Amino acid sequence: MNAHVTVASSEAVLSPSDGSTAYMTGFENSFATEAVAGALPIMRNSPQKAPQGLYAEQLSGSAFTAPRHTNKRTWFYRMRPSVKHGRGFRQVDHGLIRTAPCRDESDLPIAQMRWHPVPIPSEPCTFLSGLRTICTGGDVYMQAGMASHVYVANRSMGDDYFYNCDGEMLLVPQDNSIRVFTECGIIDATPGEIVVVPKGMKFKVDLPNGPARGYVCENYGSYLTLPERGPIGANCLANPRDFLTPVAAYEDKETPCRLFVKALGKLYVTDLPQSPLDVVAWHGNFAPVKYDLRRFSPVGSILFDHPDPSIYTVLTSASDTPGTANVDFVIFPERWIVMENSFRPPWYHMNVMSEFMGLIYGVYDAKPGGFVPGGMSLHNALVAHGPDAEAFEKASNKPLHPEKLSGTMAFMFETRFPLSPTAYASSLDLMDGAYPDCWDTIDRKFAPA
Ligand SMILES: O=C(O)Cc1cc(O)ccc1O
Ligand SMILES: [Fe+2]
Repeated sequence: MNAHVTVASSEAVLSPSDGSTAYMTGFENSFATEAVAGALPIMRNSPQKAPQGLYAEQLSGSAFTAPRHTNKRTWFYRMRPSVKHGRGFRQVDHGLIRTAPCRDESDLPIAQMRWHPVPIPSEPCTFLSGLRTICTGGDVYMQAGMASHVYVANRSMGDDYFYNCDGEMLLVPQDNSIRVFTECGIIDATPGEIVVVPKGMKFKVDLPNGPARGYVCENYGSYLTLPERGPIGANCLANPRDFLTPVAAYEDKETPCRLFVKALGKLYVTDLPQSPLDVVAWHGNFAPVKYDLRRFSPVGSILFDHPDPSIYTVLTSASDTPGTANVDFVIFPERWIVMENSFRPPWYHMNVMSEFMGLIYGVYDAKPGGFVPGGMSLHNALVAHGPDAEAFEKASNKPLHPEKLSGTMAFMFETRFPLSPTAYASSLDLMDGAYPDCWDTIDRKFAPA
């Protein structure tokens, strides 16, 4: 098996020193890249004969007639068309993967919920077989909503491949790096970076450095895009030039493989005599992307009060209601905190949106205890929450000098849809049953004379 990576044009291409992967910069750009010189046809998408005996194939990400700014499609020039890797599927057990609607698996009463990090099992598991759903919301049949998953893996997918008809997948590595080999090329990602794999795109996840864990937001709704900046202006937050899309790369592998597909919550597999990652050249704007969250330029409150966390939105998936996201991907990165005469951590609140949170590394200021890297919390629609007692006492009493929150990266998948925990997530050994106790010592202080 060989992985071929050649860069067509050196313009706007980043080549890391180990030469393993190379990327083109920009968000939602139209890219053109070939792993073999001359594989990309000039001018025509579909010449009578595509170059070098390749087959031309279009993967659409939007309706043909979608407005130009949301119209997405990519042209592949590949060794075999996808019909040669897309037949003979049989349904298989979907393990711990769940898809909305999935509302009746858990009897847990309405509550603040928190989970310990999912341990990486000792028995063999790949990104796909180790994928487990924590909660789901919305309805995949309506192309609305999302699921929060965790992956735990100790084996590369190797000869197994996957594509998801139900939504795009935002991967958030938390423990160790992953290599995501897609039809468009190879992305290496380490904790602190994210990867978005488009809906319908074939890929596999390998583990170059051993066992790995991370979070996944599966988005059934409109594609994640950069939020409007409003009065912030033309710069800051996530800047388009920091998004990286891989140059073309393919596997020349004519040995048995398996292709898994998730469609409307069911998992299917087919056996293939070759790798489906056989795209030698491609052009288009429907492509995977990676982004280093440490490149996010936070804009915050610089005199008083704690602003709404929406200012830290990295990517957003709109719903049909303006300003009410299908899902927002929000981070809490390293930043200076300078607000005067203010309670600086998040305030106590009841939020009409639902909040699934994870911690990639460091300490989250509202929860100095109990919320550990790899852990998760869920504060569903209108479930009261806020700083734990320790955070409240400290933030109410400490002298307010400018302070840097260093070495921290928490995130939130915030959605308009109430999130239903799965049966797996409701298992008691994974849940932190003591979580609500973190507010126990908060007591009445009001004592009118
Ligand atoms: O609950 C949380 O910790 C997330 C959050 C952070 C914040 O700064 C304001 C509101 C909010 O829901
Ligand atoms: Fe919250």
